[in-house]
Amino acid sequence: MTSVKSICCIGAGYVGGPTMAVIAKKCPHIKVTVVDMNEARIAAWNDPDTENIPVYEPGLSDVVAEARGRNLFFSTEVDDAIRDAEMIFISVNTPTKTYGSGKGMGADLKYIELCARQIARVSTTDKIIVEKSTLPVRTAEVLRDILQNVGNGVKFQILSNPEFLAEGTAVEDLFSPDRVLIGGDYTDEGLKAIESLVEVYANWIPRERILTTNVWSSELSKLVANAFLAQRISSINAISELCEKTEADINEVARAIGTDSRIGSKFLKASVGFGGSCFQKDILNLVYISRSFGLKEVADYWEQVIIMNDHQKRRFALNIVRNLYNTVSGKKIAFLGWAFKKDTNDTRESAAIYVADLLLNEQAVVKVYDPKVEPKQVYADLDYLETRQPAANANGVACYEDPYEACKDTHAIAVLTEWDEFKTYDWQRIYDNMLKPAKIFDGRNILNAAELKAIGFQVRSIGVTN
Ligand SMILES: NC(=O)c1ccc[n+]([C@@H]2O[C@H](COP(=O)([O-])OP(=O)(O)OC[C@H]3O[C@@H](n4cnc5c(N)ncnc54)[C@H](O)[C@@H]3O)[C@@H](O)[C@H]2O)c1
Ligand SMILES: O=c1ccn([C@@H]2O[C@H](COP(=O)(O)OP(=O)(O)O[C@H]3O[C@H](CO)[C@@H](O)[C@H](O)[C@H]3O)[C@@H](O)[C@H]2O)c(=O)[nH]1
Repeated sequence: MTSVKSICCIGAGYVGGPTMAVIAKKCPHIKVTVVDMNEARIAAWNDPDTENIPVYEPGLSDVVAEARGRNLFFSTEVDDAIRDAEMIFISVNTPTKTYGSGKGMGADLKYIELCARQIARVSTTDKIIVEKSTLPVRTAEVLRDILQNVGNGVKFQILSNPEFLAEGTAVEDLFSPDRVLIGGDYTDEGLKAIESLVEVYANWIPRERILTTNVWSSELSKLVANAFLAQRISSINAISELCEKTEADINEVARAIGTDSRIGSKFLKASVGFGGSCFQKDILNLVYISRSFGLKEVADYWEQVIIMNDHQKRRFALNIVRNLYNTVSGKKIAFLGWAFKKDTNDTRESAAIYVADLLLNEQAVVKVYDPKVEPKQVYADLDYLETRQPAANANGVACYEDPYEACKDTHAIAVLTEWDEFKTYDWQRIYDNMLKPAKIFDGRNILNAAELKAIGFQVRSIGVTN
């Protein structure tokens, strides 16, 4: 078997970009071409100043600077890149369907299908196709059906290689993953394809951390991993509400249970609710698949994780309204953070969007500061909900480059993202410039409540009785 020398990745997004940049860095002998139909995105990946690449991830611009132009290329010439590659990763978006059957639940596979048809149409040599996108279990069957029936007689092997990186730590996660998962057919050809991909990763990842399975286990494991992670957050958030009634402290409870090695301490941070492009979408997908097989109890069990998360976001927003004497009409509320977690500029499904939406319904004025999110993204996120006219969102929300300006003259501050810099602010200065009583709703439990109270703030944390 010959080693792979040229890789193409379709989709230059949050996964395709960083993943391929790291493969290119770690495998200088492999030519890696990342293609996308979005010209602006490709232009940004090719920006001479790597600080301007379209995905903000700590350490990523250095990786791109090292490999780009050497063996890493970004291009809109999708056909050429497909034709030249021996191995093609499909890393396009697989959002929740917004129309037709499965609306609001199932995965929309139209971008995946388009990729398969394009690959089948232009390929003139045998290729290994790697599912990098998160897909419903048995999608490889769909790909195979299209590739075998539309193609020019060339042979395709299909692998599933889901990505487990988390945003904000993408580079770290790609350099040193807990595991890499590769699923393929247990035929001679399938096993050869699996080994080709194992060989790519083995350039920097110990072989014992590269797991191989059948293709269906691999596809399903990705959905299950996200469901388990999100389930922990919904579980701790459910208990946070009980803590608020009982004088138990959720931080103490999390520490107490997390020291049990069978439970473990990670992903037990109570919050305003999880966001991000993956958890909700992938659980809905799992629920939809289970339901489509008639597994009602299984579907209902996992759906509860989403129901609890929606409740947590709403509960946080309503708590602000209640504490501001049941009316926030015309009141200014500062949002510290808009991204769905720290160290990323990604806002997809961020809790901030839903909290803002509810407060805008109550006619509050929302003043947003986020160190990495552009104002136009904030408005786009709210407009996407179609709750009100864009002009009303523009009227109700103001974005600031300076956190002190965002907090000035407000009735309350809500912490929506756990950016480290929020902990380092001059909180006395912020207090002095606010309306009194000055209130803080810490949706991430990152601020020192005792210090803030000593300054004079009224502080509401998640899962703590006030
Ligand atoms: N974001 C994450 O942290 C993360 C982590 C693990 C897995 N995933 C999964 O990876 C996949 C990609 O996620 P993402 O966050 O990178 O999405 P994204 O929206 O950031 O990027 C997808 C890109 O694919 C491009 N694209 C779509 N169809 C195309 C086509 N036919 N030809 C060329 N380009 C095309 C789009 O223009 C877009 O730039 C999804 O299935 C997601 O569930 C995401
Ligand atoms: O204890 C916790 C941990 C996380 N969160 C929130 O949960 C969301 C998701 O966080 P995280 O999982 O760290 O980021 P993602 O980038 O969404 O990564 C998840 O989704 C990816 C896409 O599928 C997977 O690849 C990753 O393994 C999986 O962690 C964010 O809003 C976090 O603030 C909490 O509220 N409490």
